[in-house]
Amino acid sequence: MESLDWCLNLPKIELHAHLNGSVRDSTLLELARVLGEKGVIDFNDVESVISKDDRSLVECFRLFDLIHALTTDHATVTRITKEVIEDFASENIVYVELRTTPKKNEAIGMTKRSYMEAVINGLKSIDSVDVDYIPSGMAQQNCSTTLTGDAMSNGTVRKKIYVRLLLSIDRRETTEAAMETVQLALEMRDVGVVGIDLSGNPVIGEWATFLPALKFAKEQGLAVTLHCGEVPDRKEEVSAMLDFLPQRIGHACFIKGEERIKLKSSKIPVEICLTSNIRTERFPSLEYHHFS
Ligand SMILES: CNc1ncnc2c1ncn2[C@@H]1O[C@H](COP(=O)(O)O)[C@@H](O)[C@H]1O
Repeated sequence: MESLDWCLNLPKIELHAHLNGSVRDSTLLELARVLGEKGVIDFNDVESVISKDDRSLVECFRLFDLIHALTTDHATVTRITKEVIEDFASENIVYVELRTTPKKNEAIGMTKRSYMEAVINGLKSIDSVDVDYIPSGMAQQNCSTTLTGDAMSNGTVRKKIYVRLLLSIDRRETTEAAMETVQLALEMRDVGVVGIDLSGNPVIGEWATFLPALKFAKEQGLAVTLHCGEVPDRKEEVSAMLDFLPQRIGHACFIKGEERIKLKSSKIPVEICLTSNIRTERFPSLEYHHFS
């Protein structure tokens, strides 16, 4: 318990957080209950899926589809962004790179841009903690709060969290859709978008589909991080991803032999989450984890 307190109190940075992977269970259940009452879903089925702790990677992506059905409207995207950042701040995260996949839904007038605007509105709506999401050198007037004024009004220094955004490309997307996300990221650099992530079900999609958009992102100075080697037997794709020299890669659970040597010599930093890898059954236990 003591060490848990120590960990909670320690100022931390979080470099691998998916917005819809960080939603409070209580919020998901509340949203599911509302849709259940409307007869859109069967609440009991959804409740058991949401409340389950460990799940395989395949189940995990099914859960994401369910979460998206619950969260993908503008008001809810704003709400979950606010809650997720508040939760990180409460655990003493001082810098977070929050990644999310911009989504389109014509039926509710949602474009990738309006989805991201809903995210920004979530950042702006936080008042329990100071949020800095505008990179230095950019106009400060959009900042929701600063360390002056409110921050010091009652004589105590409030918590401050720096938030930067990564736009994710889902491996189900086409080259055109990926390019649209990169364009959007470029247009939103002044509101804290710093890079692009490639994520989604690792057994879907081809590296070649995303390469043009990722190359363009890199040429334009956006940082790129790739989910890489999350499933076994992806030698060719892993090799091509490493040759691309992204700023970082995520997970890297199954990188072996030549690719492992390539990764080491390239010095590409790896984002590792022991909890995610164990919970999604990448390894039977920590002693088998590549980090050990
Ligand atoms: C467990 N390992 C993982 N591997 C690959 N992609 C993952 C992931 N965890 C999450 N995502 C990606 O993030 C999306 C949810 O957040 P956003 O809707 O973008 O905010 C998922 O749909 C998936 O594309």
